[in-house]
Amino acid sequence: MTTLPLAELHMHIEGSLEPPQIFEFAERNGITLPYADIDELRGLYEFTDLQSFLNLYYANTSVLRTAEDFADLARAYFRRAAAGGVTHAEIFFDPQAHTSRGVALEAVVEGLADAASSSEREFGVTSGLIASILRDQPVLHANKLLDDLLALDAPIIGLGLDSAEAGFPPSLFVDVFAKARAEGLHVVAHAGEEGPAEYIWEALDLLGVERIDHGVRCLEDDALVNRLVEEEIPLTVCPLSNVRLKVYDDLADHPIRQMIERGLIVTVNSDDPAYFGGYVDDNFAALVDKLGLTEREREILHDNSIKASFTSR
Ligand SMILES: Nc1ncnc2[nH]cnc12
Ligand SMILES: [Zn+2]
Repeated sequence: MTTLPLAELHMHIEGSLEPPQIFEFAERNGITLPYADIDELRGLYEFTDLQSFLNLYYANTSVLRTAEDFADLARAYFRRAAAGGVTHAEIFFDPQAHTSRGVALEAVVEGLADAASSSEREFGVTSGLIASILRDQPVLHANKLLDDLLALDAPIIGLGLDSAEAGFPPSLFVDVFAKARAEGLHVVAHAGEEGPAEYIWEALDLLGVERIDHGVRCLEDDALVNRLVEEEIPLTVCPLSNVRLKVYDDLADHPIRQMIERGLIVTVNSDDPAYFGGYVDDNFAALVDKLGLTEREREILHDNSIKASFTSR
């Protein structure tokens, strides 16, 4: 087993909210959940597609109210990630999922920034925060979110784009991404998860992204694969997520080996570990088990993760 440094570059902190924590946070915030117990909640973790997952993911964020909640959530993730071999994590958060419920942006940022600022000392994990725009919400909200984050001087390293993909192309968000780049932020976008390869082209050409989150559907377009290889654009792939959201029927069908062989800079990530069957180490273990991932391939994936991280650029 390798002990090489490992960066996790595609993880939504709200997706690390485990069922027991949902009950714990609900209790301390005086919230009555629509589930009798943890088992009933766990019974809902069967998804047919991205939207069916997002419905539960957003519903469960209702238990996150205070800066302390966000700090505790992020600390629990850093602790678990470190135990799984992660040495650096660039984590997404979805501000609009909270501000739309009346939670102050300041509370979200303060809590996450607090945990991130001590993650290295506490857990040996360096970290950065990436605020993600919900692409299925109005474009004006995205512009306001970036302005609010800048006004707060939020300690973020980048801007991302997530939520329901099909029907919400990157081209909608040209202006907000241009502003983020002008402000010196790194920029990334989910593209080619459920949406077509065309959205990956748009994310590159119109948003100027430095990494593509997921991107597995690039394999439908040879010219796009060549471009990603030539320009060394990393793809943050999430194998267990892809199976749980039915992008592939089975992990044995996942094209990650083919992606490595074609020269793509692929990394392995957990996406929403509390929902999809585990953390980044669980993703590696499943790849070994189901695809026979070799030690050499594992080394390549670890190396790629460090190369693709923003701290090494
Ligand atoms: N896999 C995913 N795709 C798009 N948006 C998300 N938000 C949380 N997880 C996501
Ligand atoms: Zn994601």
